[in-house]
Amino acid sequence: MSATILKLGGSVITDKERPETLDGPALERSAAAVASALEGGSLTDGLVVVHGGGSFGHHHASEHGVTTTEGTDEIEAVVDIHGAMETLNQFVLSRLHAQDVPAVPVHPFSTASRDETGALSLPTAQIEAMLEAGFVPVLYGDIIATAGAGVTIISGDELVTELARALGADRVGLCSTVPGVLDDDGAVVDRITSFEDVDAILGESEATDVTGGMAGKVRTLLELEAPASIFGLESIDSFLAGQRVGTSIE
Ligand SMILES: Nc1ncnc2c1ncn2[C@@H]1O[C@H](COP(=O)(O)OP(=O)(O)OP(=O)(O)O)[C@@H](O)[C@H]1O
Ligand SMILES: C=C(C)CCOP(=O)(O)O
Repeated sequence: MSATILKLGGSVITDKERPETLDGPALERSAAAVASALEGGSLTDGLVVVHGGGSFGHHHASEHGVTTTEGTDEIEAVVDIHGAMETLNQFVLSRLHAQDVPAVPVHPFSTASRDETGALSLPTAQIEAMLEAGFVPVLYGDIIATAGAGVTIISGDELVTELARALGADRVGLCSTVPGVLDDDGAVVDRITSFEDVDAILGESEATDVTGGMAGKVRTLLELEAPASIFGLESIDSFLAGQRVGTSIE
């Protein structure tokens, strides 16, 4: 199985400036692209969708001081962060269903965990079975139980990387609000092969973001064997059709 993995950035599908606000048109556009790629037959080995937190997850995580390394054992934090992400996941699923995409949820909080060193354990047998059955599994940035720290955040980007490794994914695409990684002149960088090449131009997200923004994204993707790309919503159809778009990270 060599599925394609698509991350819908939280910045794309939500209004990151306003707490718990969806960007409905952007989400519908994304769902339509997925539906037409499935119908067009360009994803014969299956598709896994992962979505980010946007103004649902990051806002609550930041309020409770929870990050990928700073944990909490307060139930209010768990309910606020996970609850908001489940709500966003429901929106994503319903927009995909409206386009006849056979999307099914996979809740990272119920399946994944970290050990004392922060190492991630993410079972994928159920995801492989879902793909075999023709479903489109939909995961999302979430909280996960972490030995000695209560719960910490797992970003959609970390899920993408782990899934790509475990499933032997063919291609990985991160759809964000920018057409790719931008250089100092605002031009899209075509290809990144080492973090040092782009360290100086990579910043954090402009909105509330507890998982490291663009720099975190590039660092995570560089660890991958599968070719990855970062692109904007205008290129989502081309990416799903197998074309090279935005910035390639190899
Ligand atoms: N050199 C750069 N090129 C492009 N974007 C950059 C750069 N430096 C910083 N950024 C910021 O990174 C943002 C993308 O990261 P962000 O984490 O917000 O994306 P996302 O994955 O869409 O959202 P989320 O993390 O909520 O899922 C851009 O909107 C931009 O503000
Ligand atoms: C903040 C939470 C809960 C999820 C973060 O996922 P990301 O938006 O992919 O970084």
